[in-house]
Amino acid sequence: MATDLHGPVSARSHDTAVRVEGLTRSFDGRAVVDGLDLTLRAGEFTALLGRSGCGKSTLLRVLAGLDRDITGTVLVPKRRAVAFQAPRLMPWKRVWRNVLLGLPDKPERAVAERALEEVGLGERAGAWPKTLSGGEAQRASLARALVREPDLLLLDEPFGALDALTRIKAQQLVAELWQRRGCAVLLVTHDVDEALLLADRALVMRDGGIAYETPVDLDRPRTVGSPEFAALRSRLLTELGVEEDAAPAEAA
Ligand SMILES: Nc1ncnc2c1ncn2[C@@H]1O[C@H](COP(=O)(O)OP(=O)(O)OP(=O)(O)O)[C@@H](O)[C@H]1O
Repeated sequence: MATDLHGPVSARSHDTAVRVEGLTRSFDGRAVVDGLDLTLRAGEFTALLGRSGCGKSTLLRVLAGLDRDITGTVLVPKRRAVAFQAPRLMPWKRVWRNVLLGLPDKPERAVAERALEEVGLGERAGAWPKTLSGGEAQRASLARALVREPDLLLLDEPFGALDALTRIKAQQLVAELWQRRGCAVLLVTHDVDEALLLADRALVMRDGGIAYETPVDLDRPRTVGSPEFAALRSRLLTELGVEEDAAPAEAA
C-alpha cells in the first residue's frame, strides 16, 4: 500500500498511513519545507494549522504526488485523493463525468452516482457544474475524491470559501464520511475551531517543520465551548501567535 514518491514500494507497518522523514522543498533557494518529519496513522484525522505562507499547501501537494521536486523520504498510500478550496470542476463536463475524471479504468456512471449519493448529490449527477451552488460544487469535489476509495484523503481548506451554514454542513459531512470510510484524513485549515471539531490530532507548522502537535482528546460529537475545548483552542492560538481576543476562530 505504501508508495515511495522517489521510487519503489516500501514496506511499512499497517497502522501507518504516511511517513515523512527529512522532507525539504525549496523555491528559488528558499526551503519552505525544511527537514520535516511527519507520521499519520491509518484512519487518523489530522488537522494541519499554520500561518499563511508557512508551507501547508506545499506539504499537501507533495503528499498528493503533485510535486516531486523534493528531497527526503515520503511514504504514502497508493490510493489517495485530494480536494482543494476551489472545487476545480471542468465546466464542459457533467457532474458525474467530473467525478470520474482521470480514473484509469473508465468506470460507468453508476459508480459516480453512488459517490454523489454519499455526499447527498445523487440527483445532480447529470447537471452542469455551473448550475451547482458553492456547497454543492464542493460536495461534487468530495465525491470525486471518494470515488478513488482513498486510504488517505487530503483536504486543502475545503470549506474556506463556503458561507457559515454551508460550512457547518460540509464539516458534518466530512466527519460522517471519515467515520464511514475509515481513511486517514489530513485537513489543512486556518480555523482552529474547525480543527478541534473534526480532528484526532492537531499540528502546527512553522519554520518549515511541525513545530507543535497535540492530541484532540474530546468526545464526539463535539461542541465549541467546553472547558477542554477552550483550553486546546487557547494553546493552539498561542502556538499560532494569534491573540485570542483579536481573532477568536481564524488563525491567520
Ligand atoms: N510554485 C511556487 N513557486 C514559488 N514559490 C512558491 C510556490 N509555491 C509556494 N511557494 C511559496 O512557498 C511558501 C509557502 O506556500 P504555501 O502555499 O505552501 O503556504 P500555505 O501555508 O499553504 O499558505 P496559505 O495558508 O496562505 O494558503 C510561500 O511563501 C509561497 O509563496
